[in-house]
Amino acid sequence: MMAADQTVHEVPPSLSAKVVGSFAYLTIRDRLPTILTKVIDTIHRNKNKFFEEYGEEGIHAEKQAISLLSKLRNELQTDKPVLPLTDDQQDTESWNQYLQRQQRLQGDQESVSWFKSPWLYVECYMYRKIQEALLLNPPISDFDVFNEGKTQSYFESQRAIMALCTYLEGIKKNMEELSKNQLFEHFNKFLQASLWGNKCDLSISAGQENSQKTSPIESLSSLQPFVLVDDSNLVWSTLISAQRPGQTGMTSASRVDIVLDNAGFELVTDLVLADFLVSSGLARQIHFHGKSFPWFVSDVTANDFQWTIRQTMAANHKWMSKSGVQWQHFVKEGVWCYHDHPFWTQPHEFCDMAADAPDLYASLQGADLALFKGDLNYRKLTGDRDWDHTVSFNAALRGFGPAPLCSLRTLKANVQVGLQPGQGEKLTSNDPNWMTSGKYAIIQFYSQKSE
Ligand SMILES: O=P(O)(O)OC[C@@]1(O)O[C@H](CO)[C@@H](O)[C@@H]1O
Ligand SMILES: [Mn+2]
Repeated sequence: MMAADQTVHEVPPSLSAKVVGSFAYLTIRDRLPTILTKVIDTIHRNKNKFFEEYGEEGIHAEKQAISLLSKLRNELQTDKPVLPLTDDQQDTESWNQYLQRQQRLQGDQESVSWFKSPWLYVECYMYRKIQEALLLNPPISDFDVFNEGKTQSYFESQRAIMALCTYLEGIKKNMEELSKNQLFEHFNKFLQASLWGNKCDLSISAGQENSQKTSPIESLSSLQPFVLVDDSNLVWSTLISAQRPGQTGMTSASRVDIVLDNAGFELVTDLVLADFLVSSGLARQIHFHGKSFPWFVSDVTANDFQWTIRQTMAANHKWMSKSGVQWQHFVKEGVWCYHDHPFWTQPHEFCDMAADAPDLYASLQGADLALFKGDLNYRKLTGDRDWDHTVSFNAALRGFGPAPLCSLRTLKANVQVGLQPGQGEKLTSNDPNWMTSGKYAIIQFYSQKSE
């Protein structure tokens, strides 16, 4: 266990495209316009569908949405000022207040714009503007522009999903006979399968399919050397210590919250991990946190969550369908609960959550362990700031800690803390793109209780 870092660190600047040639710069210059163009193409390709379903109104909506998104793409590419939202939604005011906050931070001499403002803010803003373009054009407001990519990732990963459900079934069949050590071994495998499931993210690939082709369990040992921080033993001891003898003599297990990332294969790895945690008695309840609208190309919405369970139930594979039926049962019984608080689709750094979303912070405080999946969550946990690699995770969290938490993340952005002295430099000399290639990963834990 790393001693908590008590030094007060100067908070470094936010990553931004101001640094020409940086990953933020290349993302905003190249990848975001590509994603916007694919969104425009997707809407255009569904024009007939909109006509069949909504007649002339559907055609008008398609045209209007495309013109709003083309205008957005032009503003992005020519570094125009970021504009307030006008769609009068539950979160519109919060987004516009955040814009004013950013304007105050930058001062009047510089407008809030794509290449001058924090990468985290403008990237999140783009996805909320895509949502605005649809919300301003009913009847296509609930069209999921990313649905095709998310379902394709699921269908292209069938062999890996079959292998994972078969492995899960094999463990569950003998669960009673497993020793504590064997339980720990299997826990590690499911935790790492969920970790590496994060490689299948469609935003980094700007929508290019990148499904899981190989067996997720067999490849784990070959991936171990690429795990730069491995706190899985701390995650395990947090789960074990949360087990308290209940009134009925049964140990009352923990509540584990999983802040989800991508749909498709990654979501299946999260559901399999959650099934193992409940079936092994390590957890009594799992709370899943998804997004309230389509986000970062492949992130999970309520529709994706329900669709994935239904698809797995209906699979023509014994152990997949058995798993899907069990998952449906967990949801029906309230053992698994799904939430989608608006905060997860806002631009805030997580150190702002207690102030800006106190209800969400309070609900996370009910967890014995909170798992944060993926790269964007890690960027928000650390504020997407240009920290030195040896700054502790605790310091970068800047007081965020509703519960013992663990980031399960493949590196796809150039922010990484909690490394050993010299570890970052060695990685840079061996593999210059180590922070953004998705080849490396972390299992990084922090608990205020261990202070
Ligand atoms: O959160 P995820 O799905 O693991 O990754 C999100 C992501 O693809 O989007 C951003 C780049 O556009 C980066 O944070 C990261 O590469
Ligand atoms: Mn994602």
